Amino acid sequence: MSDLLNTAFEKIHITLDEAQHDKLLSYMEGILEYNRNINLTSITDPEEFVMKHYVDSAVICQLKEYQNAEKIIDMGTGGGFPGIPLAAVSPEKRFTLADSLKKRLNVIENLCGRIGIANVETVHGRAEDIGRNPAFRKQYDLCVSRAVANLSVLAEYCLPLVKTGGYFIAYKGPDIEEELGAAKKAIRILGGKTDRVEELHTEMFHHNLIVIRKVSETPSRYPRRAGTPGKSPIR
Ligand SMILES: C[S@@+](CC[C@H](N)C(=O)[O-])C[C@H]1O[C@@H](n2cnc3c(N)ncnc32)[C@H](O)[C@@H]1O
Repeated sequence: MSDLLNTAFEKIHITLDEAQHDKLLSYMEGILEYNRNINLTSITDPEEFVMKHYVDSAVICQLKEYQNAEKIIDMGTGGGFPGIPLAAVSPEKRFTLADSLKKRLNVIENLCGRIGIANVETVHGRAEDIGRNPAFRKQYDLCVSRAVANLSVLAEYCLPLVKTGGYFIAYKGPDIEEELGAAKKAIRILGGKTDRVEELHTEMFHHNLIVIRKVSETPSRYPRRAGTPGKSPIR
């Protein structure tokens, strides 16, 4: 198992120290144990888990926008992805993991307490409400999100949380042209500007990271009421 984690992270140029390695191993074991009773992931094979949850989450460590960020929020974290692998490899950064499902956050909190992942706090709520709360709005250098919504909806969830000059990075699959085109207006209205799309290939996945810079304040009417962004995305 030790080789599995080290070898996988080396593929993305990350050398785990012993503490990071043990935390990641314990977290995976914990998630797989909880997963028997609470639906956290469909991936139960450890090798697949390491590639699709850990390596996939940690790919952004190569990006300067990640390296320069101190306060990071993961919107719609589910079982802690991408937030937990990032927090484990970057103990100097502070992470907020947000989700609308409290029982998933309880699992994250229990495991972080047990394992000693100390740079993570969780926030329970819908992105639309969290984004209007002054404790979270405009508070982050970087917002990340994976597998939560299409890009125009996601921009409304995530951009309000980012400071002007900060970034929002969306983890997306291989075909994003159409989604990116449809989200162009939303990104602009919400104060964002697409900086670039980073294509990432490994033998297990082909991903696009959409890097959006926040260039101006999000107008105060966004995010709209809970449910509205999903029902009528900005077009
Ligand atoms: C498919 S899961 C993805 C979880 C994780 N990001 C991953 O990649 O494994 C989507 C998560 O987003 C959360 N979610 C969906 N809509 C949300 C919203 N409006 N506000 C907060 N969380 C939301 C769900 O509760 C769920 O845990």
